[in-house]
Amino acid sequence: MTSVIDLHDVSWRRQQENILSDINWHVEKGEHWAVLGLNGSGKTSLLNIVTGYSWPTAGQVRVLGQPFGKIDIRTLRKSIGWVSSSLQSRIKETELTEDIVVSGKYASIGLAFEEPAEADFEKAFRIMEQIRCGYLIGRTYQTCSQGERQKLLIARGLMASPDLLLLDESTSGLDFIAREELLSTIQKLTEQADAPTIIFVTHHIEEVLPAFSRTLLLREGSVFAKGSSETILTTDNLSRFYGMPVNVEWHRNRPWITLQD
Ligand SMILES: Nc1ncnc2c1ncn2[C@@H]1O[C@H](COP(=O)(O)OP(=O)(O)OP(=O)(O)O)[C@@H](O)[C@H]1O
Repeated sequence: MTSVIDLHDVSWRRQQENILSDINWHVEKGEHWAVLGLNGSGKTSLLNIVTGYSWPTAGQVRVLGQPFGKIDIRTLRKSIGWVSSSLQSRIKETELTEDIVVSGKYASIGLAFEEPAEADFEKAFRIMEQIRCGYLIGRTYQTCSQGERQKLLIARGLMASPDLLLLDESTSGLDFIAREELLSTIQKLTEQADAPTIIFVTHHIEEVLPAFSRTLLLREGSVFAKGSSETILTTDNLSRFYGMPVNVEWHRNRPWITLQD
């Protein structure tokens, strides 16, 4: 299986409005993508389609080689890790960090009736070390900073060894240092031999890490551009994308954007 996401002419309509229009998007195993767009451009709606929480009004969806409409989505979801900030509000403040991570195995948020084995905790500890939050073991969620909480959620998302990991605005609310630390953790994750395919949704151009060799630009529910990040994230393209003159400069394999004078 080399095709991870395959959207063919996908549209999603709500209340007489096209939220997503004619989306064609193909993600291959081994690629990591950044998805960029302004508020309301349809990024979360797109992830909802990929995870089967929304059903397209038109078009075909295939994820991890499985054609939607012919397979059990709940089974497929076990192979998809989804990290979004909406999870944060659902975690109990007194939950232990390692319990939050282990709960990813059950797609639950924290532990209640689940009975994880010793090996599950060993796996959770390994992932926490890999995501550079091993020092949080034994602490409660309420004692963790925003950056640490994001790392815990990513570790939780990895617990079921997903083939596809969706990171939705993972850096929101982080200061400059915590953000760079998290981005470096994500870059390192992509360098592991068994790394899942990562889809990284963001508003911020400069967060397109070297690992995100491909970018999808969404505007008003349509694909504005997609392909190699270096080809897509240029001064000309982004000035047209935002409808205002901007400058894009690449430093150390990352794009940086400023407004033109
Ligand atoms: N269930 C729904 N019913 C009607 N409109 C919806 C629904 N879900 C999303 N929308 C609308 O679709 C548009 C795209 O929303 P979406 O949340 O996908 O954008 P986004 O790019 O993720 O935005 P943000 O960056 O602000 O999170 C918005 O105008 C939103 O109001």
